[in-house]
Amino acid sequence: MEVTPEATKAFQATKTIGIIGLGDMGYLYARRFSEAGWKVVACDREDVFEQTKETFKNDKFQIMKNGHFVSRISDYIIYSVEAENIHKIVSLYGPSTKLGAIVGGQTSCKEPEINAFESILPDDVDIITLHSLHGPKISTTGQPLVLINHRSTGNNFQFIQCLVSCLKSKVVFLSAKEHDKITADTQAVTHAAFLSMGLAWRCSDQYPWETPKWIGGIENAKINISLRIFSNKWHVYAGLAITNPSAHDQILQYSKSTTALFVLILEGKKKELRERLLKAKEFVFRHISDHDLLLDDDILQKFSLSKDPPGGRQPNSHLSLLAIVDSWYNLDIVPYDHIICSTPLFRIFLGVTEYLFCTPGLLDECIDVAINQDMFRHEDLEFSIAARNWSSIVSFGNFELYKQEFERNQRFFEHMLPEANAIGNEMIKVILERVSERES
Ligand SMILES: NC(=O)C1=CN([C@@H]2O[C@H](COP(=O)(O)OP(=O)(O)OC[C@H]3O[C@@H](n4cnc5c(N)ncnc54)[C@H](OP(=O)(O)O)[C@@H]3O)[C@@H](O)[C@H]2O)C=CC1
Ligand SMILES: O=C(O)C(=O)Cc1ccc(O)cc1
Repeated sequence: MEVTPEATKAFQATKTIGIIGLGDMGYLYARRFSEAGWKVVACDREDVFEQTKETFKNDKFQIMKNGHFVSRISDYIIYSVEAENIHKIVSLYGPSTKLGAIVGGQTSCKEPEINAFESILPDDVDIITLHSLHGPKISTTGQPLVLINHRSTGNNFQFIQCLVSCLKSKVVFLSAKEHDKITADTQAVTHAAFLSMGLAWRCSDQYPWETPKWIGGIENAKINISLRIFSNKWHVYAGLAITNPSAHDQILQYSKSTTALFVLILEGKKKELRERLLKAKEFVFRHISDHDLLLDDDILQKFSLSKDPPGGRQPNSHLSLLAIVDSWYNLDIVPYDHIICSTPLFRIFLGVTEYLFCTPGLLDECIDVAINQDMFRHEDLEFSIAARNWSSIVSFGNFELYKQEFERNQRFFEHMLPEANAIGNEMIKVILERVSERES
């Protein structure tokens, strides 16, 4: 049951791939599979059928009117739709699934997706689902792709492995449960941190690239990633966090750690703060020496949105980075254990945090700034409130409030999003090159 060019060719001769939802990720898959020689049929919402045909008229896949037409002729059907609507959309088209076909989905949390498949589809339908752990604008090569062989028969799992081989991703085999736990530990809490930075900047009415406080490589990484998230669609982040119960606990802990550390800062309890952080550092970074740090401030210095020439690193209390290490410690998570199953943003967040904690003298400088200077108190207060705010929205499962808050922030940063994305892409490219160098 190997993945060979011969096996792939044999499957290509008989199998049709169906994609429901031609948004960013659905289109990525439809394009790549059809370019690799697979027969692909796809649809978006029926009410935009004519427009969809026009948009993709130069692509090699065929546009169908709706998910029924896709489902009835496809041997593998991928639902690439908003997580919030997965049950509704599977209910709609599931009964048209071809006898003996396989279904899967691209949603970022697998429990609700698999529940929908199991409760709606007949037993003759296999369930093999997947999740590309990166956004649509990143090269699929070498990025993790999770495959979940939930229930399958015959050579169906070999078929799906042959199909995805054209993406050249690093395939990681997990159960749905393992997937949801790991992505809560990695993605959900990473997003919570960058979303909180964005919200805190908006609430203190500042554009960080205009303020001399946020200068240097670490600050560039924070700003570029935060804006990158706000340039994406709200439902991607809302779905990922709200539909995953483990993510609620992680995001709540992040908020608790943020508040607890900020209170120690306000109370001037330097010794207590330092001891708490060193304990967490020992737990998270015990295997890291300062020789093999993933990132350093100098490398990230040039990726600035500021009009001024790049400047050296400025001291900062880095509450957002202190809090993530404190959270990992409290949740008993060693983030390096998840690296084979991590997204680019998570690796950057980990790289920047590792730099702060493992560069000699830097953590002490940061503690010193936090306790002895009040220049970041206002921002740190806003950051604590923002982290609590996202945590509450996620725990209440309130998609509408999430959307409102996210889009309000999106509007605040709107004028800078294209430039931030361009610079962010360059920055991510450099960082990912360093990651693969280190791995090899
Ligand atoms: N973007 C990312 O970085 C990643 C996203 N994911 C996940 O993948 C899934 C897709 O995400 P993404 O492509 O970014 O989101 P998009 O919003 O770009 O794509 C979803 C598409 O599905 C369409 N759709 C909605 N209802 C139907 C329907 N009944 N029939 C056919 N099409 C329908 C939507 O139309 P309309 O917009 O009109 O509702 C939209 O075009 C999500 O679950 C997301 O969480 C996973 C990995 C990365
Ligand atoms: O890298 C990230 O965390 C992203 O923001 C892109 C992303 C979003 C949702 C996913 O399910 C997977 C990747």
